[in-house]
Amino acid sequence: MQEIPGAEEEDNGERGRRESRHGKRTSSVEVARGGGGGELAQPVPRWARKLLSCFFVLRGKAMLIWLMTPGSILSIGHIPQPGQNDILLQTSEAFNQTLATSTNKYRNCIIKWRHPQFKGMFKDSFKYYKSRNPPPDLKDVIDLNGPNGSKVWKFLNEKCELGLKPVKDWQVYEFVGIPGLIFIRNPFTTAGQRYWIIKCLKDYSRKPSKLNLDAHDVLDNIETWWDICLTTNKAKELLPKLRWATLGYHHNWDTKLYSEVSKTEMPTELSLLTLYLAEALDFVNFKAQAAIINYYRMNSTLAGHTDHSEVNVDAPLFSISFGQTAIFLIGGHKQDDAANAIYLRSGDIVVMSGKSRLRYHGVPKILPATVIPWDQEDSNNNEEQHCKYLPDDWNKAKVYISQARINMNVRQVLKPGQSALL
Ligand SMILES: O=C(O)CCC(=O)C(=O)O
Ligand SMILES: [Fe+2]
Repeated sequence: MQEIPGAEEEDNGERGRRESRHGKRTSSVEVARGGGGGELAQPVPRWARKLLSCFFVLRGKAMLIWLMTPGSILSIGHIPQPGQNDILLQTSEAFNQTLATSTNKYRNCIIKWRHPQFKGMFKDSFKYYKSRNPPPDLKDVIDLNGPNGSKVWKFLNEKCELGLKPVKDWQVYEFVGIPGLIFIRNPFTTAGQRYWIIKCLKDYSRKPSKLNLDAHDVLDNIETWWDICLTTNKAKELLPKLRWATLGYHHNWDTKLYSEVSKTEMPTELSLLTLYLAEALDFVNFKAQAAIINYYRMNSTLAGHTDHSEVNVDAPLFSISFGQTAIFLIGGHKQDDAANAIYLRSGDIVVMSGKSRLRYHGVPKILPATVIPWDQEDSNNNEEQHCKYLPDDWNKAKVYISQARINMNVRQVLKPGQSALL
């Protein structure tokens, strides 16, 4: 008898979890919790205790059988509609595995398994949590900050595919004295850094991008800079030669104008990344329409300039850096204004928005990185990590980035509602 209430308690805890969520069965939790403890303390006839004992022993099995029969918990949501079957299957599998412990698999199923027919159960859960006497067991309240929170919820807005840490972990600053100059300190995961470095080297350096190398006839039409560098002995000569690539509306360095006739598709993932950043920072309706990928060697510099070619200079400009450290110089609206020097390390993002959008800026120096975030143990590197790259690509990119810096500079060109340049 002693053991049974103990076992019962443990069972209650877990079952409480399921039942309160499934509503209808909350009442049985209440009976077990309220009635069970109290009544067992009363002197009861021996035959009644035996009966109770049998009841508790059999209850686990009986419940399993009951659960699998029509009209039970599985058939409350018994509407195996297309797409729901797998969920139901997983759920019954979890039930088969164990009744007493709530596996993550099971918990996930529950979260996903919502059906209108659960309506009636809400009020039972409501009553359960509302109750003052007895107070509800809060163990079952899903707490995102709790140890299992992130196992229960799938972090849909985390955008693991984009290689970013959850927004709640970002450190976002606005430069005192330069309104609109926003700095996000490396919000990327280690895998995210690798993913974007590889994107810049392998994908953004090939057609339809335009490259500084195009004018030098060093590549024929089918050759790509990255492939040649990897497969021939031209690497030493060719690796440092790539200086920039333009995507989307291609920046014309001579006229400093964009044109409808010099425009290709923006890469989806880059558009999504900057849209995500824009939304996180409350910039509405940002559209990535042009990008410059800057490739720096250790001795490269970028002269002071303003980015004013875009018709829309009210939209923010996103400047995302990877690899070795830059000294980024940001001045005023006139070339003669004083400047501030800021370190930009791998993963750091500068957003030039509002009044800072048209300030002079440049990169007078690249310094060896003192922290190497692209090679750190990744705490976010779990099975949820969707931002994938090939290890072989990384082995090569890693060598490049040990002596280089890459900056992805993304802009909106058109005004809101404008569909083309005039
Ligand atoms: O490399 C940087 O940090 C700045 C790049 C830049 O200013 C540009 O591409 O216009
Ligand atoms: Fe710039």
